[in-house]
Amino acid sequence: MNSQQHISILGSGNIGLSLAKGLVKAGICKPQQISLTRRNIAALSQYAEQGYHVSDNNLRAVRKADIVVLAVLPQQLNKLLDEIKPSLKPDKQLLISVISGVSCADIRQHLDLNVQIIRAMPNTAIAIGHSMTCIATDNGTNKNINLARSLFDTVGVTIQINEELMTSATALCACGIAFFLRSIRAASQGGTEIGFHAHDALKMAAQTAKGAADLLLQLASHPEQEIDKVTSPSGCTIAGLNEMEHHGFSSAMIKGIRLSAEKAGDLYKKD
Ligand SMILES: NC(=O)C1=CN([C@@H]2O[C@H](COP(=O)(O)OP(=O)(O)OC[C@H]3O[C@@H](n4cnc5c(N)ncnc54)[C@H](O)[C@@H]3O)[C@@H](O)[C@H]2O)C=CC1
Ligand SMILES: O=C(O)[C@@H]1CCC=N1
Repeated sequence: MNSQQHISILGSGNIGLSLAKGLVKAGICKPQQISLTRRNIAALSQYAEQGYHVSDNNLRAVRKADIVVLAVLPQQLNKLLDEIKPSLKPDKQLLISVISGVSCADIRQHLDLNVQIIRAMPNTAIAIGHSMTCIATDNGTNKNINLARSLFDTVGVTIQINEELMTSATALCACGIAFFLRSIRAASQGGTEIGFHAHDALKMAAQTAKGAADLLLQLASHPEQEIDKVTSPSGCTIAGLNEMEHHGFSSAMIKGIRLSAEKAGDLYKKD
C-alpha cells in the first residue's frame, strides 16, 4: 500500500478494528489512511482521536477508498451492499470480504457488478500481528491477490487456499482462537485447583501453550513427536494425558471444529 492509498473498513467491530490496529501497528499505513464505519460511532471515539476517519456514512467511505473491506456480520451484508452499490468503482477498487460463509460470487451476484473480490479469513490475533489468515478469490487478478497478501502478511501469516475451503478455514483458524483460549483457561483452572493463584496459573498456562505452539512452528515437528519427549515411562504426563483422552479431549476438539465449519457454511441467509 502506498501513502496515497485509502482503505475503508465497513463494519468496525471486533475483526474490523483488529485489522485496522494491526495495519497501523505494522506501519503499513497511517490512521489517516483508514476510514472506519459503524452504525454507532460513539464506540469509535478513541479511534477518531488517533487520526482514523470515523463515520457512519458508508457511501462516503467507499467513495474515497482504493480498498473496501467488508466486515459486517453475514446477516447485515445485503443491506450494506445495497447501500454502497452507487459508490462502488468496479474498475478501480478492490473489495476484501472477511465475512464468513459468503462467497465472492454471492457478493457479485447481489451487487450485480463485476467487482474484484478477495475473501480473507483472519483471526483476532491480527491486532497484535499474529493472525493466521487464509485468502481466496474466484476472480482477483494476481496484482490484487498480491496486494491483499501483502496487507495480511504484515499482520501475521497468510496462505492462499481454494475458495471451497474457506468455511473450513473459518472453523480451524478464526474460531480456533476461541478454542485454544478455552483450552488455556481450562488449564489455568486446573492450575488453580492444584495450588496456584489464578493470575499466576493463567500466565503459566498461556506461556506453556505458546511454548508448545512454537515447538511445532520453529522445529517443524509433529505434535506426537514432541509429546513423546514429555511422557516419561509410567510418568505423570501420560497419566494425565490418557485421562483427558478417556474423557474425549481430542474427540471434543475434532467434533467442535466440524460443527463450526458446518455452521460457518450456513451463516449467510440469502433473501
Ligand atoms: N470475530 C472474529 O474473530 C472474526 C470474524 N469474522 C467475520 O467478520 C465479520 C464481523 O465479525 P465481528 O467483527 O466479530 O462482528 P461485530 O458485530 O463485532 O462487528 C460488526 C460491526 O458491523 C457494524 N455494522 C453493521 N451493519 C453496518 C452497516 N450497515 N454499516 C456500518 N457498520 C455496520 C456493527 O455495528 C458492528 O460494529 C463477520 O462476518 C464474521 O463472520 C471473520 C474472521 C474472524
Ligand atoms: O463466530 C463467528 O461466526 C465468527 C466467524 C469466525 C469467528 N467469529
